[in-house]
Amino acid sequence: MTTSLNLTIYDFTDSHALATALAARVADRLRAGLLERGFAVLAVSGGRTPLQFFDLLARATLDWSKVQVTLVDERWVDERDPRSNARMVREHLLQAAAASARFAPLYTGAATPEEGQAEAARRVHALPLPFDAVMLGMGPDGHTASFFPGGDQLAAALDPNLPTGVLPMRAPGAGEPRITLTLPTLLQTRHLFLHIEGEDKREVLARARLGLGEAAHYPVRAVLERSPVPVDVYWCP
Ligand SMILES: O=C1O[C@H](COP(=O)(O)O)[C@@H](O)[C@H](O)[C@H]1O
Repeated sequence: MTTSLNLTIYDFTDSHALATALAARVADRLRAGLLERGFAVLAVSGGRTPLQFFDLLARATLDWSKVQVTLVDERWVDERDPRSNARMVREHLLQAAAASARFAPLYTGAATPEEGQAEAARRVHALPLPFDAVMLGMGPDGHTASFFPGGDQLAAALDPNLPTGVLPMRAPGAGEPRITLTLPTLLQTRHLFLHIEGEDKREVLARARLGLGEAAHYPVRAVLERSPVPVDVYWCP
């Protein structure tokens, strides 16, 4: 375990050990929320990394009918598309015990994220924040959620002075158009986790922490700098 200012890194030997520990930790956070408020709210990332974590968390014993789940970001594609983050959540997290959780997807079926933005924002604003836990991932380019380097709305998405909500995002490295919770929105959380796997991502994170060269502008660094709660990083090779 490595600790610095607002960041603790938990190292695991493999992805199964990581997913097991992370699922237990997040289930505990949800149980604590249920005990305290009678409900719990969880925001998760997409991509491929969380798959095993989702499969294990879905089996956790807790009152999932009182848990609301949303995504930190979404690729603007239909849920039948294999790249849909919502599809991954439905197929891997909203299963087993977690099948009774309520899900607020960000994709609305509108033609563009700009057209879907108001409805996606309405869904997010209907959640009883703060989140009990926000789960972030990170790409090898230092993006997290859909805060992409060179993103057309990156500055606005990271702006602490703008109202909370969601923003469309288009970027050279993003593939399809995106929609993302803004940074002030996802920082309304009691616990913040960053789940990364692979030596390359550890190196990216290390450079972002030090703020060396172009890594000073990696979007993930903005999260590390501004998070009001410690960031718990779960990593394995
Ligand atoms: O496109 C995305 O990528 C990131 C990282 O995905 P990973 O599979 O490399 O961990 C993910 O966190 C984000 O939610 C997703 O939209």
